[in-house]
Amino acid sequence: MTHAFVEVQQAAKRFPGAKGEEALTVFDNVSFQLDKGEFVCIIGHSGCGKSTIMNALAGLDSLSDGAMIMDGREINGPSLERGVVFQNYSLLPWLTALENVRFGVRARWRAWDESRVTEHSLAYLEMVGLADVVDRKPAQLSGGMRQRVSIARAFATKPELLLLDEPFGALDALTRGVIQDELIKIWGQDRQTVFMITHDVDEAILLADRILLMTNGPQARIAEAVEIDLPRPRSRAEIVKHPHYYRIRNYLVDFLVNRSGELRTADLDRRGLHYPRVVNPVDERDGEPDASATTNADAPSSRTPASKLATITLKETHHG
Ligand SMILES: Nc1ncnc2c1ncn2[C@@H]1O[C@H](COP(=O)(O)OP(=O)(O)OP(=O)(O)O)[C@@H](O)[C@H]1O
Repeated sequence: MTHAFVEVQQAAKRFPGAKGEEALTVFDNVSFQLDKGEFVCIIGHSGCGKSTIMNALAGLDSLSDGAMIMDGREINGPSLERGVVFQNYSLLPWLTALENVRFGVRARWRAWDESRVTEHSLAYLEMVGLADVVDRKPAQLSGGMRQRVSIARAFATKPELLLLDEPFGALDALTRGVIQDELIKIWGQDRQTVFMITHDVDEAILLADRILLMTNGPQARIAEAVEIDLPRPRSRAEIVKHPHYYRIRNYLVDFLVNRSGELRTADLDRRGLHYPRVVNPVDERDGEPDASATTNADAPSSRTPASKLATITLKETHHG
């Protein structure tokens, strides 16, 4: 059996309760996969545990149960193979934009001489439109520029997995749009595997191959994996004209508004894992899932194009 690039298996996170209070199970039985080169977004209401999942993938936090495996090895600490971009930029304030990127690149390729490190770093700063300000320190850059430096630094080190935690959350809509375009360009070139948290459904549709929908916490689960098969390359201006765009968008909004409080998903698969139900909103009728859709098509190495799912019987369970 072949395995996905990243496998999250029955992950759970519990925090001990404060004095006299019960422990908090943020999420449990969360299983999903990321294929190599895939761009996956995760959406869910505040507090359902998205950042906790991401921190565990980054190796910055541990799980209470379950496992996260990347390329056959269990994740149990930070690694240069996993790059993280947070909402708050996390640049080193005493270094210039170029030095911030160089810092990561030098750590990644220790054998490279200084000029190669600089050349490589500059290329990525150029890709995010910062060629003219590479000698400025973070305090001399706007919020949007700082976030671009963070993105350039993360992509420049070419990690196997990029983890983006609401990277555009603090930016105004215009800047956000410009950086989204830059992200598409840079990802189109390198095709790294990306896992991104966002609250913005339009952003998720623009960027993702799949969108994971998380139910509300506590005891949150990933209920559905929504396939976004809009053609690439995508642009913000063109994508909204695609006939499927609003089908997908309405489906996502409906989940967030009406369905995220319940778990409408599948039984455990034959290995006892709870994988999200694979959905292609374009195949759904009148907002209701196509009853012929699959339950566990997200299970290891068995993700099946929605068009081929018609023969697999859906066995749904409803959780309160
Ligand atoms: N160290 C901690 N101790 C106790 N509870 C915690 C701790 N860290 C996070 N939590 C709780 O875990 C839950 C999930 O937090 P998390 O930040 O992962 O959610 P999120 O989905 O990323 O939210 P948001 O969208 O608002 O960023 C929240 O209820 C939060 O209060």
